[in-house]
Parts: sequence; C-alpha cells; structure tokens
Amino acid sequence: MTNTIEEVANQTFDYVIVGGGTAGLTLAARLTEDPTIKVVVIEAGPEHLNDPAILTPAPPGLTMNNPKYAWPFKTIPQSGLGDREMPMQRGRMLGGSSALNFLLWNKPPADDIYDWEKLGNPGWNWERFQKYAKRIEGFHPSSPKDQELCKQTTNIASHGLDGPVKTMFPRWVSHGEVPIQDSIHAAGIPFATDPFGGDPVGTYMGTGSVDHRNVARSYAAPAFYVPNKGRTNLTVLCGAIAHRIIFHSSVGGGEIEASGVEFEHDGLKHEVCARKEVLLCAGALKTPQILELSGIGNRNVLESLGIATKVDLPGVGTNMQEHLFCIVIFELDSNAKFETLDQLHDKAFAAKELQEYAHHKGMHTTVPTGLTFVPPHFVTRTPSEAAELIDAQRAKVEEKIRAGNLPPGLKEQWILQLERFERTKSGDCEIITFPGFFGVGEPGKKYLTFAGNLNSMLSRGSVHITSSDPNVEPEIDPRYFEEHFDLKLFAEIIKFIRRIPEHEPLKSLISKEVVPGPAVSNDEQIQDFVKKHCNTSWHTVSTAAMLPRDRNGVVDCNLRVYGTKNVRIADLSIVPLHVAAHTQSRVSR
Ligand SMILES: Cc1cc2nc3c(=O)[nH]c(=O)nc-3n(C[C@H](O)[C@H](O)[C@H](O)COP(=O)(O)OP(=O)(O)OC[C@H]3O[C@@H](n4cnc5c(N)ncnc54)[C@H](O)[C@@H]3O)c2cc1C
Repeated sequence: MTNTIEEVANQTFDYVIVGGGTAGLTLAARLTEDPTIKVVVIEAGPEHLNDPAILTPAPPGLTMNNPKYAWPFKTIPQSGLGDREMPMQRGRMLGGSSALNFLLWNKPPADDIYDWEKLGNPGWNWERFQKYAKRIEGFHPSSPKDQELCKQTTNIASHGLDGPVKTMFPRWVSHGEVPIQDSIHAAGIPFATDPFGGDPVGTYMGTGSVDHRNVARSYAAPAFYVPNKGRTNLTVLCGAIAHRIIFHSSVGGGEIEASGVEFEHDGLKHEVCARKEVLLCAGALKTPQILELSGIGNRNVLESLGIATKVDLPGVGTNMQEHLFCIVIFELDSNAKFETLDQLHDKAFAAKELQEYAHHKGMHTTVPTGLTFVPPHFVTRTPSEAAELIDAQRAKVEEKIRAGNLPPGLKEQWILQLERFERTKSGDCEIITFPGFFGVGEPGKKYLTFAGNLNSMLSRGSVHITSSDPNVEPEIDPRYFEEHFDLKLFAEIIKFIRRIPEHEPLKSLISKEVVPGPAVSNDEQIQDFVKKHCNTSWHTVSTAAMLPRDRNGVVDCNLRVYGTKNVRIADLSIVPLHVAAHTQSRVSR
C-alpha cells in the first residue's frame, strides 16, 4: 500500500519527485538508499500493483487504450499526415509507461550516446550510459538448447545480471522468427555481434523486460518501489496530480529556489515542501507543462496565458523528437506450419494458452524479439541511392544554415544526424518482426508483420500549454514529416521490407503481401501509405533538452533547470538528441 494524503500534505521532504513512472521510481529507489534522505513521490495515477492486465507480457498493448491505465493524449491534426491526429497514450499509474509498454528491452549504438557529449554535455558518453544501464538490468540467459534453436545468442558481458529490472529472451518464440532472420540476412543485412554492447547494427533476437521467475512484466513498480516500500524514508502518494512548482523569492545571481509543489488530490489542492530539490519525472509530454505552469518557459507562451515569467527559457517544450513505425503484413502459405499469435483470436486456443501461462509457458509469455538496426545504405536498393538522398538533404541543411533562421541548437543536431546517416554503425532504420497480424487478420489465416521504424528524424515538434488550468492537457504538435527527408527515408525502409520475401526461406513460406498490398506500388503511393498509416512508437524525447542554454537548452549537464537553484529533470525530456533504440533502458541513471 502506498501512503496517504495526510502523510504528504504540508509535510517536508528532502526531495519531492513529480511522477512515479519509469524515471521517478528509479530515482526514488536510488536516493532512498541513504536512510538520512527523505523522499516523496507524487504520482497522478493509481497503484495497479499485481494486475494481470499489466503483468502478462503478450499480446502487447491491451491496456494502452484504457483510461484506467493510460493518459489518452493525442496530437493536434498533423498536416504531414493528411491532418490525422495521432493518439499518444502514456502510462498513468505507478510505474508509468513501463507498465504498459511493449516490453522490448534493447540499447542504442554507442556513437549515438557519444553525440550527447558532442552537443555540450561532458561526461554523457557511452561508457557511463552502459555502466548505469547494466546496473539496473538483471538479465537471465536462456538455456543452451533455446540459444541454439532460437538464435538467442548475446555477449553476456554487455548485460547487467543483478539489477532490479529483470530481462530475458522470450520463453515462447514462434518458429517463424529464425526463417525471418535468415531472409533478412539473405537480403544483405549482417547478424549483429554485440547489440547490447553498443553495436546493434544487423539483425538479432532481442530481449524483453520480463522476470524469468514468474514470466511477468518487470517494470518500475515491482523493480524499484515494491522491494523498497518498507524504507521509512520513502513516501509515495498515488492519485496526486502536480500543478506547479512553488518558489521562494529570488536568491543571489537571479536564480530562483523551489520550496515545494502544489498538487491536487481527490479534487482538493495541497502543497508539499522540498527542503533540498524538486525533481521532475512526469515524462516528455507532461514535464514541459509543469514547467510552464510554474512560470518557466518561453515568455511569449506564458504571458499570453497570464502566467508571470519566473525564468524566460524558450527551449521548454521545443525540440520534441519522435520515432515512428509503419507496418507491412504478409499472409503465410499453408505450408508454413509454425504457430503465430493470430491463433489467440480463436477462443478455445486462447483459453488453452491462458492455462499454459499459469504454468509460465506459451504465447502469453512472449515479447517482440526479431530486431534489425541498420544505417540507410542497407535499405536503399544501392548504397549510392542512400548517398544521393543524404547529399541532397545536406545541401538543404546548408542552405537553411546560411539563411540563418534555424532555432538555436538545431544546426549542431542536424549536422550530427547527417553524419549518423553515413556511419556504418548507426541504427536509423529499424525493423521489428511480429509473428502474426498486428491487429486482426482473417480468421483461420496466419500472418507475419514487419514494422519499419524511423529512428532519426530531422523534423522537430513542440508541446506547450494552451491554458493556465493544469487539467487542460498541453498541445502536442510533433510536426511529422515537416522535413520531407524523413518521409523519403521511411518509404525506403518500407520498400526494403517488401523485398525481404524475395529471399529464402521466407520466399517459400509467404503467399502474399496484404498490407499495404499490390495497389501501393510507386514511390508516391508508398509515401502516401506511410502518411496514412504510420504510428508513433511512443518514444517522445527532448522537450526539455540537456543543451547549452543559448542552444535552447532547458537543463545543464547536471540536469538542473537553468535559472533555478534546485529544480532538476530526470525523465526522457532531457535527451538532447534521439538515439536508435527503444527508450525504457535509457531511463537508467
Ligand atoms: C504504448 C507504449 C509502448 C512502448 N513500448 C516500448 C518498448 O517496447 N520498449 C521500450 O524500451 N520503450 C517502450 N515505450 C517507451 C518507454 O516505456 C517510455 O519511453 C519510458 O517508460 C518513459 O519513461 P518516463 O519516466 O520518461 O515517463 P513515464 O514512465 O511515462 O512516467 C511519467 C509518470 O509521471 C506521471 N505524471 C505525469 N504528469 C503528472 C503530474 N502532473 N503529476 C503527477 N504525476 C504525473 C505519469 O502518470 C507517469 O506515471 C513504450 C511506451 C508506450 C506508451
């Protein structure tokens, strides 16, 4: 049981953490290792501990459209998507998005993390990232038989073995995954050698955040809260929505000092006091809202809403970066005898599988496992096509730099991104395989889904408040495909995926492509398909970026919000430049 309002309202703690999600609970566990430090976490959502809907790994995504578990955010209409609004669910419970994500656990290329250091953040390099990522991971290798059968090989030295977030290769793997990987290899992609050691380039079998002891989701609540809830210096309040940071009057040097947080609980307003610091961990879509409601942000945004500016920080809510995915689905031929998740649509089969799960076996234990990360020259028909695409974009970027109207900080990021596209060890183009129809296919048929992912987009979006009322959600505007290069590269990933079944062993196992299907053939049609059907990967970052202040930075390299003495941010808002990996393992410091 978490704590009561009486234990929090008007009480004083050393650190007040806003948001009991992936980052917030990690931080709370770390800070309270010192028994002299008193920490409170205020989380908007409920506890939901021991809930089978959260704990059962597969099929993924069942809780994300349910307001009992998720913030039902959506973007404003996106002109780059034909005015489509993109749903942007996020976890709203103890554990945050780690409680409803797709459980995929992987790591970025080392060079992507070195880019953070190059952007002006000394010490934010791969070695440090890997040290902390290993510290939180408790990897359990599979048996030698499974390693051989399912190609579940990995460099054990690149994993953490004793950390609280348990990871493992999926216990149930469709026998379709190995032929898929072999065909991807036959299409010219190498096998990745050390994907958890900073070199994910190639194709490999990935791991999930699943606890091998009960084959249940391992996420921030059981990993960081449950084992530490007996600590008398840790207080956690659920159902508490932070409105704004409260500040003392100015101190020397013009920096403002936080004294606590105003929040709402059961419809009533309260305050909690911070002796040392306020730590924002509300996620990349909500942290900017709390800053702006507190008077920290772009003066024009704040003053138009009648909010007095305490720190004029134009970077707040800008530089938003995303990952997108778009799916291609193939129908399997009747000679493909392996099982797929499509069979779970059959009620009798699903009931049998639930019984299997009670014994920690079967389809419900699985997570997406087939992963491929490559730079653009692997997905275009020839390397020179990629080079032409990148050169043309470089010329556009140079022209924009000359014109001198880019937002501060973007030039340096784009230059690094263009270098990334040409690196041999980058993972800007990703393919995830899913043994079944992602959605619902025709009854009795079996499918394979390939999700193409774009991991390094040049377009930048924003998230800003439009009201001084904390209960009005901020306006989310990712500005997808504002940079047309993103769409063109995405279309190349889709074209590559469509060519995979030209290669054995898949060639003999697939009967036809059903999504997008033969009517979508030329480049224009493929781009149009992507615009209509792409989806967020829910990996938003960088809305309060760790960058120099004159480059639209919001926090310094100690994560302290500029202009404040004692407000820090520790969620994914601070990522200065997106990386080619799913985001949960990055919330590790
Ligand atoms: C549907 C989905 C699928 C995903 N799949 C994967 C995957 O397979 N692999 C992977 O690596 N990553 C995945 N991700 C991404 C990953 O889970 C997130 O990037 C990561 O968990 C974010 O951590 P965070 O701490 O920044 O935010 P969160 O974990 O979202 O935590 C933010 C917390 O703050 C709380 N909060 C917000 N506002 C307030 C407020 N005003 N007052 C109090 N509390 C507040 C929220 O309720 C939440 O608990 C997925 C995400 C989603 C949504």
